[in-house]
Order: sequence, then C-alpha cells, then structure tokens
Amino acid sequence: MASSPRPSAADAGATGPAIELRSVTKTYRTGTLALGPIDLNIGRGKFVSLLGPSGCGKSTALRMIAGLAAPSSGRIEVGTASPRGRGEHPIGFVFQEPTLMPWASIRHNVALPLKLAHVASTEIARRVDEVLARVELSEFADAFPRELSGGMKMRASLARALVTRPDILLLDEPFAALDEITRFRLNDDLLALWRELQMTVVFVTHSVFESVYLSQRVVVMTPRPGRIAASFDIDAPTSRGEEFRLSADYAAQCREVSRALASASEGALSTREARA
Ligand SMILES: Nc1ncnc2c1ncn2[C@@H]1O[C@H](COP(=O)(O)OP(=O)(O)OP(=O)(O)O)[C@@H](O)[C@H]1O
Repeated sequence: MASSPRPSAADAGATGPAIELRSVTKTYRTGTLALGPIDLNIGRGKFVSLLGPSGCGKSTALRMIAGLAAPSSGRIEVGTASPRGRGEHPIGFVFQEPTLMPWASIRHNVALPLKLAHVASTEIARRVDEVLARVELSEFADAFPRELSGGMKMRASLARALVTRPDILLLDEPFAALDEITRFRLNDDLLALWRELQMTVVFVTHSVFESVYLSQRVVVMTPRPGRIAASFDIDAPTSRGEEFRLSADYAAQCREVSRALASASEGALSTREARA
C-alpha cells in the first residue's frame, strides 16, 4: 500500500536544531511584507525543502538564514559545529544562477572563497582538486564557464560552496533551469554529497516532485506573505533512486504535498478576495 507523508512535528534533530526561526518576519523597505511570521526548527544533518509558489518569500527566508539579510522582527539562530580553519565557513550558499566569473577557469572560480580568505596556495590547490573530484568536474578544472553545460556550471557552483567545508548548505532553486534528465542526475548527486558530508541542507524549490524526492521533510509555504501552511515528513529511505522515483509511495506523497500546496494557495486567494 502506498504510504502518505506524515505531518511533521518540530524537528530538533539528534543534537538540537541547526537552524531555528522564531516569529520571523521580513518587510522590505518598499513596504512589501514578504514573509512571516514563521517558526521553524531544522535539526542537524537534516535535508529540508521549502516549497512554495513564486514570490512567497522562500529566497528571503534562505538569505536571512545565511545572514545575507536581517529579519524585520523575530529571531534566527544558526548553530554550527567546531571552530573553523582558514577558508572554512559554516554556511555554504548555492544560488539559482551559477554566478561564475566568465573570465576565470573553473579551478579559479572554485578557489575564489579560499583566495579571499588568504589560504596558502598549496592548500588551495589540494582542496580545489578534492572538491572538483567530488562533483565530477576534475577533467574540466581548466575549462572556462562558457565551455560547460548548464548542469556542469551548477556543479562548479556547488563545488565553490563546498570548498569552504560548510556544516549547512543552503540551495535556492539551483536546478530550476536544467532539463529533467540533468536535474534528476544532480538530485541524486546532491543526495550522495549530503549523506557523505553529513551537512544540514535547506533546499528551496517550487517543484513538488523535486522536494519529495530529495527531502526528509517538506515545508509547504503560503503565497506572500510566506507562512508555513503544512510540513510533511517524507517516508522513504535516505538512499533514493529510480526505484523510489517510480514507486507508488513516491506518487502518493507527491499527491498529498501537492494538495497541501494547492490548498495553501487557495486559502490565500480567498482571503485576498474577502478583503477586496
Ligand atoms: N530586495 C527586495 N526589495 C523589495 N521587495 C523584495 C526584495 N526581495 C524580494 N522582494 C519581494 O518579496 C517577495 C518575496 O520574494 P522572494 O524572492 O523571497 O520569493 P521567492 O518565493 O523566493 O520567489 P521565486 O520563487 O520567484 O524566487 C516578492 O514579492 C518579492 O518581490
């Protein structure tokens, strides 16, 4: 029998939350209330997706977790492990666009965060080689971004985030512009990296299918202002693949999450209509 995703309780993880948002809101200077209030706990080592329609504030939430923007009210706490060495950063960020420097080779693009942190050149070379191997780009280390496919550019962008050895990896719709086959492959590779490196991952997407395939937990958001409409624990093994993607369990969980997303959107629509 196909299983349903379970509505999830607060997720503190094995050793307390890696990320905690308490009554967080964000109003931009333009007066746009983009987000909240939101309460969210993400346990250490978890893979959580934020799923919502375009403009619901997913990127805003991610940027605030990364410390790239401040909340207008509320509190965000990000707990990371251990003191860091030079060129190491607790949070890695992968943007929607690969944002590579077109004039620099892939090796130099990936090395950038280490160069900015004045890491010794021998260590830079070692760490860049290591991370390029992880994302299967060793052969293209000396290529320029224009010589790479969209998927490969995204791998390079992922490598640039991983080279700082983050505990927490934040990804903002990284695969949205890729064809389906490339996206599936990158989904699997991202899951393998997550398992191997034991990071906490927060993944922003507007794809129900992608969120259910990847995550241990899917947080469904309402349209702007983004609030949490529902949260589901995904019932699946941590190691996923074609078998899971084609399973009745996967289809059933996608249906349920999809329904929650539709009803969150309809709820917001009828509230707006009632106000008009
Ligand atoms: N710097 C800004 N100044 C003013 N308004 C902003 C700013 N950044 C985002 N917004 C607005 O805040 C709302 C949420 O934007 P955000 O980019 O966080 O949504 P999103 O869910 O990530 O959207 P998408 O899926 O399209 O990337 C939108 O209405 C957007 O126009």
